[in-house]
Amino acid sequence: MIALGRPELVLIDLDGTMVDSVPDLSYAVDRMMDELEMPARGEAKVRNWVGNGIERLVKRALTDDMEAEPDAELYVRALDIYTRVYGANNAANSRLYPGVLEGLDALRAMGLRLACVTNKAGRFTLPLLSALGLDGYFELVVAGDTLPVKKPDPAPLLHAAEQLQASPGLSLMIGDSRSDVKAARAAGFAIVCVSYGYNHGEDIRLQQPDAVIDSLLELPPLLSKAA
Ligand SMILES: O=C(O)COP(=O)(O)O
Ligand SMILES: [Mg+2]
Repeated sequence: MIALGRPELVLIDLDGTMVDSVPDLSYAVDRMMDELEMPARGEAKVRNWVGNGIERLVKRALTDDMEAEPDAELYVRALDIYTRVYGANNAANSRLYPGVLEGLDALRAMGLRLACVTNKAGRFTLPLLSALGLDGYFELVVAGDTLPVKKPDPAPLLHAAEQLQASPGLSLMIGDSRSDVKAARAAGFAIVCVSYGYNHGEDIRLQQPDAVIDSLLELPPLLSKAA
């Protein structure tokens, strides 16, 4: 594994990196499908659909397809139901992955600056961070609707770097999906991925991040060695 050196800023993704949120996401998807009198999709499919924000998740559920566009009226009804159900249940069964709190504590003890960059909409992100005890760790949260574009666009990462006055070329993104890798590469960040998250059913190693870790606890040694 390569040594990355000490970054000026560490950005951390939420779903699939810090939090296993699929139980609550798939509950909301299936309640939505039930209200629309459409078939349930189940956790396994939802796991492969997460990562591009709620709008795309709802479209994938309605069409049972990664890229297809549903009927416009049906989509508006569905998004409304999804927002209501997920808003009321978004921390019910979501859990931190092993090593997340300890890893964040270790990064904080190293004096590293941390921010969260997620494609999850802000109205769900902030309550989830606080329900899981994560809200005190981050200087900044860039949610999926903070800017007009989401990852894999580099803008959310560049926005965080600018807000926190860090150089992208000396900053690190930690994520679980190809959107995180693409955004980091386009922004000039280093990228470390967790092996356990959601990457649309594909091994994240195929995206060739700078390193792949099995727990956030593997980060401190990786970042304390000389670059
Ligand atoms: O797609 C989402 O809603 C969230 O995804 P992310 O936290 O992995 O960016
Ligand atoms: Mg993710």
